[in-house]
Amino acid sequence: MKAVGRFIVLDGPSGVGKTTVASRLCARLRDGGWAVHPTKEPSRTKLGDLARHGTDEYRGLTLACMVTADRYYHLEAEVRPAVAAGKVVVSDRYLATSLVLQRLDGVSPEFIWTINRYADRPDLVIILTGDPIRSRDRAAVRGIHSRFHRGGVEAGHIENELYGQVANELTAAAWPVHRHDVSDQTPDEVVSALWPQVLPLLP
Ligand SMILES: Nc1ncnc2c1ncn2[C@@H]1O[C@H](COP(=O)(O)OP(=O)(O)O)[C@@H](O)[C@H]1O
Ligand SMILES: Cc1cn([C@H]2C[C@H](O)[C@@H](COP(=O)(O)OP(=O)(O)O)O2)c(=O)[nH]c1=O
Repeated sequence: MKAVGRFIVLDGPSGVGKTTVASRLCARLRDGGWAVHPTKEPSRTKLGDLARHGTDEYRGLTLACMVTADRYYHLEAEVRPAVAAGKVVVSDRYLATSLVLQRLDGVSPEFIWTINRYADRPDLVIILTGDPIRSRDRAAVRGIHSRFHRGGVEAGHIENELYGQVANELTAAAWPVHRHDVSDQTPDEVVSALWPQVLPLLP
């Protein structure tokens, strides 16, 4: 029988807890016996690093095209082969990030959708939202390297709101979206709250 895995993405504002929750979710999947492939966007490649660390130099349309080129490479080189090998791929950031950050950078949603037209639709898109003050504080403690995340709490509010809007936009485009407000939950509590969405999808 051909092995087919799953593609799950976690998205949301900086500091909301994506990386932490993704890592705990992967641990829970591994404990349950599933083969897991944790990954992230921008990808861990030269192109991905250029985008991640280049947000001061590259802006607007240029950055939109760079992160999308990285997304296609990530899909081709990493996500699709892992899914084909029966793994559960968990990506920290994906298209929702572009729909939020590139829009904040002045790029139209139409253009972002158009260039992402061939990006695979995941089996589940988890959008985490939370208190912007808390997220900003956590991101600051961890360390910020992106132009988008240097704005204060007001910018955090806008980013959080936009993720909510983008969750609706993706749902309208028939993407399977689950939005979760992390509130004051611990990372393990967040994973437990998400588990009922994840479990029925698993191979
Ligand atoms: N639910 C949580 N409660 C308390 N601290 C958290 C929680 N989630 C994440 N953190 C902490 O906040 C910081 C940012 O979390 P991280 O997972 O890197 O966020 P993101 O990937 O969304 O930017 C990290 O230091 C992490 O340990
Ligand atoms: C995936 C993605 C990243 N980026 C850029 C800007 C982000 O700040 C940066 C990656 O985010 P990063 O700062 O690594 O995220 P976090 O704060 O959650 O750890 O890459 C985009 O502009 N668009 C995208 O679609």
